Amino acid sequence: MTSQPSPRFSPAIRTLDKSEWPLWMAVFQEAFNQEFAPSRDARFKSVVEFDRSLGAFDGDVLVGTTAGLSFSMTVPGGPRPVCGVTAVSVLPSHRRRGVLSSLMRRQLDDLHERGEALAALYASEAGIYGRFGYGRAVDNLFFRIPRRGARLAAHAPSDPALRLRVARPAEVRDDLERVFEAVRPTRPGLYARSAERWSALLADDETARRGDGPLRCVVAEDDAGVRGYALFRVKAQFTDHDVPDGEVLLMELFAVDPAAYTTVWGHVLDRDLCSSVFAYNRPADDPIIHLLAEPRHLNAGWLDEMWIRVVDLERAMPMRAYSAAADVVIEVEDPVCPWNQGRWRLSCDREGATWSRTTDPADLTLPVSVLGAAYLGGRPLGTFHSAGIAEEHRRGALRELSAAMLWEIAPWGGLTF
Ligand SMILES: CC(=O)SCCNC(=O)CCNC(=O)[C@H](O)C(C)(C)COP(=O)(O)OP(=O)(O)OC[C@H]1O[C@@H](n2cnc3c(N)ncnc32)[C@H](O)[C@@H]1OP(=O)(O)O
Repeated sequence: MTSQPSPRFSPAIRTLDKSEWPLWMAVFQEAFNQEFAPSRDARFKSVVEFDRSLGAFDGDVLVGTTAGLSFSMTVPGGPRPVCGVTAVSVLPSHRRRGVLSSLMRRQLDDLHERGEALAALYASEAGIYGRFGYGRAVDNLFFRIPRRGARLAAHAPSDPALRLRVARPAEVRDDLERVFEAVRPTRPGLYARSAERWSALLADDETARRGDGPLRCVVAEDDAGVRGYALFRVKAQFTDHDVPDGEVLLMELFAVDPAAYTTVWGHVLDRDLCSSVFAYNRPADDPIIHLLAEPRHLNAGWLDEMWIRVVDLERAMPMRAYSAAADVVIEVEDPVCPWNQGRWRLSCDREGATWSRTTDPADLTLPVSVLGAAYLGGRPLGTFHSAGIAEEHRRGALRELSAAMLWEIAPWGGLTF
C-alpha cells in the first residue's frame, strides 16, 4: 500500500539562536540516523556560526536546518571568501514537502544580500543539489592498495636528508598546520582551517575512532623541519589462521615537495602487519598515480566531492584567474537566482577578466550549475555539451571558455565540512 504524499508547505524560516542548539541537534540526528555523542556534538558546535544558521519551522516546531561557514578557499588565482553550506537536515515527518527547497532559496537570497559570491558543499547524496544550481566541481578518488602492489616506481623521488618520525598528532600540530598552510594556496578547493577545525580533525576519542584504532601520525623531516605528514588509523586484524591482515586507513597526507610526499606515502604503504591501505579521499590527480611501479594496484574508485554554487556571477567571474584568453557571450539560465539570469560577456586573459551584461548574440547557453562545476578549474566543458546540458551557438566558443577556465592542478577540498 502506498501512502498519499503530504501537501507541500512553506515553513517559516529564521536564524537559530545558540539556546536552540539541542533542538537543532535533535533534528540533525534524526535526519542523519545518528546517535547523540557529547564529544561530536561539542566539536560541531565549536565550528558553527549561529548568525549564519537557518531553521525551518512548522508552527513552533523546528523541522529543518542548514548553516553557513565562512571559509577562505583557494580558487584559481588565490584564496577567496566562500560560504561552506552544511548541516542540511529535514525531519523525516516533513520530508518531500518542500522544506529543503525553502531553506536553499532563503540561504541563497541571504548570501546574495550579504554580497557573497560563492557557496560550496559536500552532498550526502549526489542527486540533491543540482536543482538548486550547484555544480559538481570536484571529483575525488579512493584507493584500496594491497601491500603486494604497493612497490614504488624506480623513478620515485627521494632525498637522503629526509627522516621519518612517528609522532603523536597533537604534539606535532604546529608542524602539520605549517605544511598544510604551505600547500593550501597551490590547490583550488583547499580551505583555511580554523583552530576548532584542526582540533576536530585531530580528535581521538571513541566517537572519532569509530572502532578503527587511535589516530596515528608520521612526519618526514630534515634538519630544517617537517616537510610532509600522514594522519591515519590502523585497523589491526588477523585472519582465522593468524596471518597479519591489518588495514591502514589514510585520512590525510600533505607534503611540500615530491621527495617528502613520496617518503610519507612509502611509510603508509609499507606498514608492518598490514596487508592493505584504504585512502578514502584523495585528489583526482594525486601524484601517487605516477609513483607506484604498478598503478593498477591502486584499485581506484571515483566519487563526487565538493559542489560549487555561483551565487553572484557578477562578483564571482572576475574574482578568479583564467588560464587562457577568451571572449565569449553566455546566456545563463538560473531560475533559482534570477539576478544571474541573462546574457553576459566574459573577456579574459591570463592578466584578468571582465564580466558584464550584453545584448550581443549568445555564443553559448549554460545553466549556472555548469559555471559552478567549472569554477575551480577541474571540469572541461565538452562533457556538458555531449550530455546535452550546454548549448553552443558559435563553433569553438565552448573550447575557448573551457581552456580559459581549466587549471593545471585538480581542485580538491580534502576535508568534509
Ligand atoms: C550539505 C549537506 O548538509 S548534505 C546533507 C543532506 N541531508 C541529509 O542527507 C539528511 C537526510 N535527508 C534529509 O534531511 C532530507 O531528506 C533532505 C534534506 C535530503 C531533503 O529534504 P526535503 O525537505 O525532503 O526536500 P524537498 O521536499 O525540498 O525536495 C526538493 C526536491 O529535491 C528532491 N530530493 C529530496 N531529497 C532527495 C534525495 N535524497 N535525492 C534526490 N532528490 C531528492 C525532491 O524529490 C524534490 O524534487 P522536485 O523539486 O523535483 O520535486
